[in-house]
Amino acid sequence: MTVRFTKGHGTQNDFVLLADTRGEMDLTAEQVRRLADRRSGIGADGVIRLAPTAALARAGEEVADAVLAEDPEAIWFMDYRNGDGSRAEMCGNGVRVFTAFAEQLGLVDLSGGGELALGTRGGVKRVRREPSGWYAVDMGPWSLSGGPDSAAAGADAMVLTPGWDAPRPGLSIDLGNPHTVVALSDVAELAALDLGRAPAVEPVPPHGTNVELVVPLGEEPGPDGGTVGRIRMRVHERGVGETRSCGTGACAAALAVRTWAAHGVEDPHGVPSTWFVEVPGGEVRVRLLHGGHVELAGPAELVFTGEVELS
Ligand SMILES: N[C@@H](CCC[C@H](N)C(=O)O)C(=O)O
Repeated sequence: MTVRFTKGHGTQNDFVLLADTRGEMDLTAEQVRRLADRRSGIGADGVIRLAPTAALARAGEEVADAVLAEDPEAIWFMDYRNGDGSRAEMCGNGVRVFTAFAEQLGLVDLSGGGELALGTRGGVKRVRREPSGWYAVDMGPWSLSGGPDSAAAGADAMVLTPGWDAPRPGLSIDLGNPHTVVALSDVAELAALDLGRAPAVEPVPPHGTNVELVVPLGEEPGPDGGTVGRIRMRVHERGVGETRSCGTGACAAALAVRTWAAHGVEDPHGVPSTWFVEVPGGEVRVRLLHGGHVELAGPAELVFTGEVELS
């Protein structure tokens, strides 16, 4: 079977996008691996199928029923797969690229300042387009996987990357998908890291984890007069390997650095709520919203389209 695809990326976290507007495509893990293969396929970190939420519900994806119960307007679903064929709950860069794809297909129009409610395995996400062209996504609520005590301790896991003599402390953050964030003290060490293999995390997370290595770069005046924070990050993604950006990872990085900064200071309100996260593929913005939600903003690019054999 030949299918049309679009190749897109968000800060160089790249995806093969498939428009399955009737919800008829039965995408197997093997097909995903072939599409994502950088030598024998199109090449991408992940594959995103755009399908009607109702079709996924009919196919027995329980989360699709939950999405429609949460918001009946979430008629389109982002069926995200990692390059190794596994399903993940969420992909922050993917949500932005999915939205640009849905706009290109004429399924949604955000030009008048509207919002898209889209279904994901991590629940309904709302997306708007900013005047700059960046997409801003309400990623919903986040939590410390180790519970509130891990904020005081600053860590709930130990992480060892190739080349380190000893494991270092990490903080686990849940954004629908799992993350473990480790702080490094200088950018030269971050640049030299070997992320060719997955860092080892103890205790071993039951469903695996994405690992973010971060260097807090300090604070600076923000565009609206306040203070914003800046972080540099590299990431090793579950089901993919090292990628040039990870949206949920950028949120986890900002939330971990903010948690560390707020602990033990007299006035935690002075700690920035907005963070710019530099990744190898560009820069994204993370903002704390009211109600315990977090917002991710950044670019989304659609690069080319074509046809591929999907046997
Ligand atoms: N790159 C994504 C995250 C994709 C899923 C991740 N690899 C996982 O398995 O949780 C992002 O931009 O958030």
